[in-house]
Amino acid sequence: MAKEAFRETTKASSLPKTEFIPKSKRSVLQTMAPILFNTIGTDHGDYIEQEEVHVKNPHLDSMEEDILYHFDLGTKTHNLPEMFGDIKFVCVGGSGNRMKSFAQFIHRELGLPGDMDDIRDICAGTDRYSMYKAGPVLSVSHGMGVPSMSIMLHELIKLLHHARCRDVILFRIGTSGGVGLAPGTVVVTKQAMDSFLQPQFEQVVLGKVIVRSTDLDQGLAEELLSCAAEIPDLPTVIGNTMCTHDFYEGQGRLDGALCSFSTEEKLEYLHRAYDAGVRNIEMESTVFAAMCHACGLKAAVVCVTLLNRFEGDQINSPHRVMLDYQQRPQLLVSHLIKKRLGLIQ
Ligand SMILES: O=P(O)(O)O[C@H]1O[C@H](CO)[C@@H](O)[C@H]1O
Ligand SMILES: O=c1cc[nH]c(=O)[nH]1
Repeated sequence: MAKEAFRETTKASSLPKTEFIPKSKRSVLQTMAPILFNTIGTDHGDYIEQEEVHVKNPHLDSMEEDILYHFDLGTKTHNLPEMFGDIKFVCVGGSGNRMKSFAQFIHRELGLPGDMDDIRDICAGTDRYSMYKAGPVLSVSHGMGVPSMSIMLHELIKLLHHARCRDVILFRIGTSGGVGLAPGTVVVTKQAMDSFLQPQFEQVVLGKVIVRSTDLDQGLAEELLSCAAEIPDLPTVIGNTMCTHDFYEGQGRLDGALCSFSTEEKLEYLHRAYDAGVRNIEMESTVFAAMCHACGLKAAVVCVTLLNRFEGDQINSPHRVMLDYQQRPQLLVSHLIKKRLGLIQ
C-alpha cells in the first residue's frame, strides 16, 4: 500500500522562544525567578520567566482530569505545579538505575540540602518508568527504543505543561555505538537521522505517515561542546546521530540471532553513514528531537560511544570501563547545568 506522507510545517520562528540571560544582564528581572531561587536556596538563579511548556493538543483543554498513566501521576491526584513547578532541566536516559545515580550525582554537584540517598522514585507506583527530582533537575528513564521514549515524552511534556514549568531544557544522556570514533568519546548530536540517513522522524497517525523535523538547538550543542573543553579527559565531538529501531540487524550488527548481510555490506552501510556525518548510532534520538522541536522545547542529545562499530559489534569492555563511559554524558550535562545556574564560572 502506498504510504501517504505529511510534513509538519512547524517553523522555527513560530515556536516559543526560550532565552538564557547572562548574569551581567540581570537585575530587576532576577526577581521574576522566585521558583528557582526557592529550590536552590541560593542566589544562583540564571533565568527570567518567559515561556511555559506548550502542548499541541486542543482536546486536552476539555478534559476534566489528565491521568499520566505510565508515570502513575494525575492532575486530580497530584499537585503537579507544587511537585514540579520549579523544574528547569530534564535529563532522560534508558535505564532507571542510571537515572537514579544521575539524580544523586546532580544533587551533590548542586550542593542541594538533604541526603542524596533519600531521593525516591516519584513513579514508584509503576515499573514502566523511573523519575527522580533533585532541585530544578528532573531525571527520568525512557526504556529502550522509539515507542518507549515516545510514550514517556507525551506524558513528560504534559506533566511539564500541567506543572506550569517555564524555560525547560531537555537532555538525553545515553550510550551509543561509535562510527569511526574511539570508545569513550562523547557525541553531542548535531542532527538526529533515521536509518535512511534522513534528518526526520516518521510517525504513523491514523494510518498515515507524519514526517517531523529532528532539528535540535544548535546553540545548546555548541554550549555543550565548549563545556566539554573545560573538563579534563572528556573527548567530545559534535556529529550526526543515527537512530534505529533495532540494536542488531537495524544497526548492521553481524552478531544477532538473524543476519542477512555480509561483513562487506555492513561496512558499506557504516561508511555511507560516516560520509553523511554520522558519528554514533542509538535508538531514541529522532523521536526525542522531533517531539521537543514540535513542542518548542530546547533539547540536546549527549551520548557516549561504547565501541567503534568499524572494529566490531560486541560490547566487551570491562564493567568499570563501562561505568566510567556512562558517566561522561552526565558529567558534561551537569557542568552545563552548574554554569547556567551560576554555580561555576
Ligand atoms: O544507553 P541508553 O540511553 O539506554 O540508550 C542506548 O542503549 C540501548 C541499547 O543498548 C538503546 O536504547 C540505545 O539508544
Ligand atoms: O552499539 C550501540 C551501543 C549502545 N547503544 C546502541 O544503540 N548501540
